[in-house]
Amino acid sequence: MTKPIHVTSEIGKLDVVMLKRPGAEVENFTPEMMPRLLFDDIPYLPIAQKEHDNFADTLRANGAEVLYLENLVVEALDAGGPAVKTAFLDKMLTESGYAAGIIHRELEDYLLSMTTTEMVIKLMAGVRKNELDFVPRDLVSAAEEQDYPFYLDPMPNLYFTRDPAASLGDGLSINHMTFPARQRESFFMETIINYHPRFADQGLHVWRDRDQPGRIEGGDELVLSDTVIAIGVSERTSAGAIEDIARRLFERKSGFEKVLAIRIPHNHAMMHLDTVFTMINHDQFTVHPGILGEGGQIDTWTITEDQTGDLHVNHHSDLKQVLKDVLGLAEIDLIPTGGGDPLIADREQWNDGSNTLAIAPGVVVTYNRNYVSNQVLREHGLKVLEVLSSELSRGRGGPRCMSMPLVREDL
Ligand SMILES: NC(=[NH2+])NCCC[C@H](N)C(=O)O
Repeated sequence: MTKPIHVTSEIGKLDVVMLKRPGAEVENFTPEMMPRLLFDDIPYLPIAQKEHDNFADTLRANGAEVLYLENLVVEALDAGGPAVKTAFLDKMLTESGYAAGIIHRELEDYLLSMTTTEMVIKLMAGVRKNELDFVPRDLVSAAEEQDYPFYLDPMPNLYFTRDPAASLGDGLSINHMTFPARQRESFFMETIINYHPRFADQGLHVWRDRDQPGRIEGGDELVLSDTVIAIGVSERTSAGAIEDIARRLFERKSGFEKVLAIRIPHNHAMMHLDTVFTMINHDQFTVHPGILGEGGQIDTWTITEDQTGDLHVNHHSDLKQVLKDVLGLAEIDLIPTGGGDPLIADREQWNDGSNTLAIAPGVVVTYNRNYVSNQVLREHGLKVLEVLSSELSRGRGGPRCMSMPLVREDL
């Protein structure tokens, strides 16, 4: 029986995927808050939703079952019962800065007066101060945040379901995320795994949970094969966390025997490995030429376990060669974003031209706006399914970022 989470590749036919339809959270903020919320603009919600529905329809039309994060959280809380719901809210408020006190109590009363669906949608969208009719007289409100409009910040990045957790084999990592704007997001996934009837008590492994100190995000975690995982050393994922998860995967006999760490530039445009590099077929990859030095050089390290159980780390710098070695292939095709033209590559990478979602070997979903890269992919023999992208791209994430595969067919 296939487990409810089962992912042994980046490219096996996509059977079940989790998405989050953008809601009020993607426009419930001011331009001033954008950098902190990791957005570059404020999307126009009705169009963002239309585009997202187009994305979901494309996945369904190609045989994937689409589950929505917001529904799964509600179903998990309802299955858990009132005590679970209260404990969930308590922890969410604590992680939002209200461990105790009058605001904690006021928010708790306000949110518990709602149905579970309303509460979950509200937590995601954010709670403004003017929603509650009481005057906060605590020190933080009086001394530091008198002009700040929110008690609970919105979570606009939730539609990038790729990042808070990553499916790896018959389990997942539930991630300790880098920036405060996203840290609460992975608590939703933890709740689903613990209480949703589809996932709880199904023998799924949490290889690494969100309470671990090192930072890691799913955009950096790529399942290259049933034995090899690639992880970006990036703005969002620390080398220490990579060693930690490698150790856990090896010790717990996950099936993964090798981790390939790939160091990429640490900046907002390339926040995760999957913004510059994705696997799209047995032997084909997209790569942003901007991350490669002369002759395709980039720092990579293979991590394996030696006989004594210690980690063994080996440095390499030829990406093509190291991929051939870890996958046992004679040749591979690295397809440059924007066809290699540096200006087009930078422009299309900015709008996630390298962030390609494979839904079967050689079949990819991409943003329609990256027409040069899409054409190049077609010339390399891929089947390219384009989706609408004017508003969704404002959050700096593409089809891979917006999807968390839960089940893929084995190759
Ligand atoms: N897997 C990805 N590349 N996700 C993109 C996430 C974008 C989001 N605005 C962030 O900065 O976190």
